[in-house]
Amino acid sequence: MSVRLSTPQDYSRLVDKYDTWMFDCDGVLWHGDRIIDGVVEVLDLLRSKKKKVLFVTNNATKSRKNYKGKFDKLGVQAHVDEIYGSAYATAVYLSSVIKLPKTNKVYVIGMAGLEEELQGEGITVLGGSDPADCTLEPFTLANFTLDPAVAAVVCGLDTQMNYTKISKAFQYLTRNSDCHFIATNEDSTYPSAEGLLPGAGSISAPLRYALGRDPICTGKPSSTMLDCINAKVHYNPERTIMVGDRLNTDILFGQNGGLATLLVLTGIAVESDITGPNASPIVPNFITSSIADFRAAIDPQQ
Ligand SMILES: O=C(O)[C@H](O)[C@H](O)COP(=O)(O)O
Ligand SMILES: [Mg+2]
Repeated sequence: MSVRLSTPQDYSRLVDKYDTWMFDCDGVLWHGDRIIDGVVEVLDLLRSKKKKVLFVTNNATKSRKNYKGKFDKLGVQAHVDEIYGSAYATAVYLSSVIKLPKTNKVYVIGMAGLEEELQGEGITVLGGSDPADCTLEPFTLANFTLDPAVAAVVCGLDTQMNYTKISKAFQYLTRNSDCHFIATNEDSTYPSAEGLLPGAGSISAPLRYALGRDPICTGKPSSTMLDCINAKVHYNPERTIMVGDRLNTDILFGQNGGLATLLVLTGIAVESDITGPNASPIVPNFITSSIADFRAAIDPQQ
């Protein structure tokens, strides 16, 4: 049963109870490039109380460095080592988990931030933002030469998705049975500043359907993201809380990691997901409307 936070004591007690706060980004901190009201004050409150703050996003369109730029632009204090994205988790998975030989290459459906993280791990990338692949020209196999060095296809949110990319990815995954199929994340939708848009999960869906095969997912709720954090940050899971807006990624990720979970209703999840006949079986420990509600825990005397 979830606890719905409501009184100033509820919020101040939660702040006191947890030392490490992991924040999802899209739908929790911001919608697109529009920050959610109250986020800066609440993050400042947590930092003033010496809390460890981490940012854990499934959005693979940006690298950690790109995100640092976004935080700076939005006036949110963040250090690049506090930022963990599914692009980074995917790069670490390829280099350190499956130990892809550096002579191999990866075909990418995704954007420059994902390419940057892969290249940061010494991985050679094809596709992605390459203008030759970002085209609406008809695709024919007669004009396609398969690169035998490609040993993985990675699929993330890609606003320049097209038939050429899906066809090349399909060729790599069908003509080489050992080719890894990896999705950075499977979020079905993305909460932009103006409303919902298809998310990364909707970008990989056509490929799954054509292949009749599901990818390995490296983003939340997969443990790969937490493995990346564990490799760099010391924290006590019993005094750590994951704050998210999506039940089947953020809250499930927290539960899988033995963390407390707080659902906010500023992004994807809506009331009917948590109450009523069609409520999700994924039940967060705590629920509140917005991160801004924690302003109630700011001591006016301070
Ligand atoms: O890929 C997507 O659909 C979006 O990036 C999605 O919003 C995930 O971002 P997060 O909520 O994990 O920051
Ligand atoms: Mg989110």
